[in-house]
Amino acid sequence: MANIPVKKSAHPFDKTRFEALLNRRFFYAPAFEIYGGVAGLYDYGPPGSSLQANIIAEWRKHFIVEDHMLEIDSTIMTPAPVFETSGHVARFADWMVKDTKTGDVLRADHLVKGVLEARLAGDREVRGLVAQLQKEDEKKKKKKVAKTTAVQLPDDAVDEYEAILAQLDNYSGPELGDLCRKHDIRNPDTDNQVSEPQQFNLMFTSSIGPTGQHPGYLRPETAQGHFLNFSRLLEFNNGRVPFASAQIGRSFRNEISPRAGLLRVREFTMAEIEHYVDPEDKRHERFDEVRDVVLDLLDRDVQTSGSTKTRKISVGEAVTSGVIANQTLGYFVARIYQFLVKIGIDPSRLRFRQHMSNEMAHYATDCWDAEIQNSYGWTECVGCADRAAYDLTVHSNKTGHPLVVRQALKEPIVTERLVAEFNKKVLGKTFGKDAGVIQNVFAELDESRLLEIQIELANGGSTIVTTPDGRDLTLTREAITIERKTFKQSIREFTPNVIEPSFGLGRILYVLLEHNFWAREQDIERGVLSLPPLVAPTKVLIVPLSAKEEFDPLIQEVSSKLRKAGIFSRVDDSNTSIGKRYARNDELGTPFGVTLDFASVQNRTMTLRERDTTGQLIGDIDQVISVLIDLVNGTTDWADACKLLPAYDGIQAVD
Ligand SMILES: Nc1ncnc2c1ncn2[C@@H]1O[C@H](COP(=O)(O)OP(=O)(O)OP(=O)(O)O)[C@@H](O)[C@H]1O
Repeated sequence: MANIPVKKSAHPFDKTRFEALLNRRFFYAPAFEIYGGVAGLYDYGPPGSSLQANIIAEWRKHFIVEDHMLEIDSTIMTPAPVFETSGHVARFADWMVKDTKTGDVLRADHLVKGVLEARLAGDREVRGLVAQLQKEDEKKKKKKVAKTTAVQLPDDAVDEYEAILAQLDNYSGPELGDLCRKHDIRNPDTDNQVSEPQQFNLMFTSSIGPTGQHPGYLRPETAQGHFLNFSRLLEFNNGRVPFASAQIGRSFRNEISPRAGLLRVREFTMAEIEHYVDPEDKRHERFDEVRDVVLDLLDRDVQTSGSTKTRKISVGEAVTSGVIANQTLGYFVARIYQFLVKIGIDPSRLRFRQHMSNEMAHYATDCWDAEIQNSYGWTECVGCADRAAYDLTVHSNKTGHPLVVRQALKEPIVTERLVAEFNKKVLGKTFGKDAGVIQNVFAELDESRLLEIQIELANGGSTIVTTPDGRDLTLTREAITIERKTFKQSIREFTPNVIEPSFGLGRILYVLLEHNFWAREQDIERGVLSLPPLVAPTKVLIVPLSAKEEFDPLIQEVSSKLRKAGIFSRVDDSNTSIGKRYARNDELGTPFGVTLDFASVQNRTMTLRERDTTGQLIGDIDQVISVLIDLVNGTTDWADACKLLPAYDGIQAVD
């Protein structure tokens, strides 16, 4: 029956056909292709651009609108001192190795991963073959096994490789070098040995202005633009935290050897949130709304034990048990999950992996990556880190500009403490230039030392202080007195902590396409992209069955009504069969099609087709449009639509 939803994938994922589809329909393609292209640079074509725009539109709604975030658009070109202060100049680097004969450059951790995974895959192949040949005699078995080029590994090597892969991100450069030597890891393209790992900074350098005096960098993330504008943003938010800033924009990283299509590129669009929170109160006021969201978590301890087994746990439980460090971090992890699933990521192939201690930036307190499984393995698509107060503190220290929150206290804090009071006249006359030195020494003294000095002055009339350069100076009661004073503090000043969800849109777009690609049993050559209406580049295809002029007013009417409802449609009045027109649009992920035939002209009826089931319904044009609007907006689904409109099993009369 046409209207019953079909199981999506009748075939295993076919990467060759998938890539051919993306290329043929120009979702994206290598940039500068006619000049030979440059690795890691891609241009998006019409469907890719629309898909990205729709993902961004939903991202804005889901994060910015929903949580009243402050959106900014800061510059890409950044003067060098900013990245010197942030630590990027010293540390934004990956480890690379060189092929000792050809000089080819490879990223060290990717090399180890690729080689060990290939060896494990080979091992599985041989073991599988041996199991299959169980019943055959030994001679035949040996012969068949000898035919494969794959190698079976000793059991302990399998365990060791798996343990290495489970914590690959935890290794330092020298440790990766040790692994290459110990396991004879070579360049797989040439079988040559590789050099010791060296650090390579991923930022593209530039210079600002004609003289070259102002070195700059293309930003590798959008975050610094948020931090440098913090005091303005805080003022915009009436001086209160928590609040978040958000930014969508381009970032640039000179990746060592980008080989995984859109997953590792040198120029990409990021969407980043910096949520500023009181370090003493990281609760989130909307946490209860996400408390019951269940996630697949892969925590630090599990990885360190050499396993990659996730566990299902609610965000509420994860935060209460301390697996996720605080409510705000938990809130964002859950919101990231909801966003990814809403746009069409398969939740069974989505996990959150906690950073291991060496992997995490030294200042971060906790960090979780949303990793999505695809044909390249598990790929980080969103990072979510608690960056503590690091960024605001370093920029504030460097520039002298306070990047702090000043909060009026409800109850002023009253404290008493001993303070040194100087008679400046006597001090100046007696000690000259050392007067300032003495005052600085006293400013550093703690309460117990001040008490000792108070007693000394009361008993003997004098005390001795030692200057930083080791001289002992005698001060009398005429120059100094120590008194207990009361202080009232009505303002609390603090540097907020920052929770940062950071999205790479190209990676999300690519895995989304993979997760939604399949082929129909009867037409394996052509693919279908089951993109949710929310993000599909075109929502409705209008298919007139005849090129006759009498169809024109109806086409105009339907497209104008859809346009007015904010629904993006396209007319396909090409000369091919209706089946081909639908198939072409299945490849583009267009979820619905409406067909105008002669009955439409006579009786104002229109058929409605759903992409995944190929089911068709029929109804009055306005009724179909009304159902369509609900379908596209997600307020109804196809099963409900089937209750509202009768099924159409007829064959349309083609002119
Ligand atoms: N070279 C790249 N190409 C495409 N997207 C990227 C690239 N580097 C980072 N991203 C995206 O930006 C997000 C945030 O960047 P982040 O600095 O956390 O990545 P990363 O840890 O450096 O990634 P990786 O370890 O894969 O290099 C990532 O989750 C990813 O989606």
